[in-house]
Amino acid sequence: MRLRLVCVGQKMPEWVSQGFNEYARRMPPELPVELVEIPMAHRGKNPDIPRLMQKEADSILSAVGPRDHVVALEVGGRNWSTEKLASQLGNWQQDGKDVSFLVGGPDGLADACRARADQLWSLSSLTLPHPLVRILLAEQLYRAWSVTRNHPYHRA
Ligand SMILES: C[S@@+](CC[C@H](N)C(=O)[O-])C[C@H]1O[C@@H](n2cnc3c(N)ncnc32)[C@H](O)[C@@H]1O
Repeated sequence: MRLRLVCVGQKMPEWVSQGFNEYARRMPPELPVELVEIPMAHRGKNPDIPRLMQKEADSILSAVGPRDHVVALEVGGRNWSTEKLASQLGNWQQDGKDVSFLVGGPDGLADACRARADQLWSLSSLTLPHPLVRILLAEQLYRAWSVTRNHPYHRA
């Protein structure tokens, strides 16, 4: 089973790639975290934001497998504790489907992404910058895995 982070934004600064890679490389071989970077639609002068968000959504959704369990990252989604995330991870592993996590760009995710999602997950009630979200996501998935294995990384 794969955990696929489908994130708007390419060519991130080095600290973002380093942060993401630091946690992604800790995952066990049977539970890899993969990053799919979606190009951000160009926002020129007077951008048509809904159209650009839909363009990003088309690319996001084409990166998602037809059988994937889909979790959209949304400020207004459900708040999960580490223990809840660990138990979700156990359920997803039992289902055997790949899980795709969708992270929007500066204007967020289009409705089409929310419509495809099986779950909406909020990391915080703060709006976070999208480059930081992929790092947090990788760390939280590693932490959740460590809980499922009684690995000493997570201390409750
Ligand atoms: C800068 S935010 C977009 C802000 C946009 N105004 C909105 O309302 O979605 C970029 C992306 O990061 C993710 N994100 C930001 N803060 C988040 C949070 N607290 N919880 C979950 N995802 C978050 C979401 O996927 C969002 O689409």
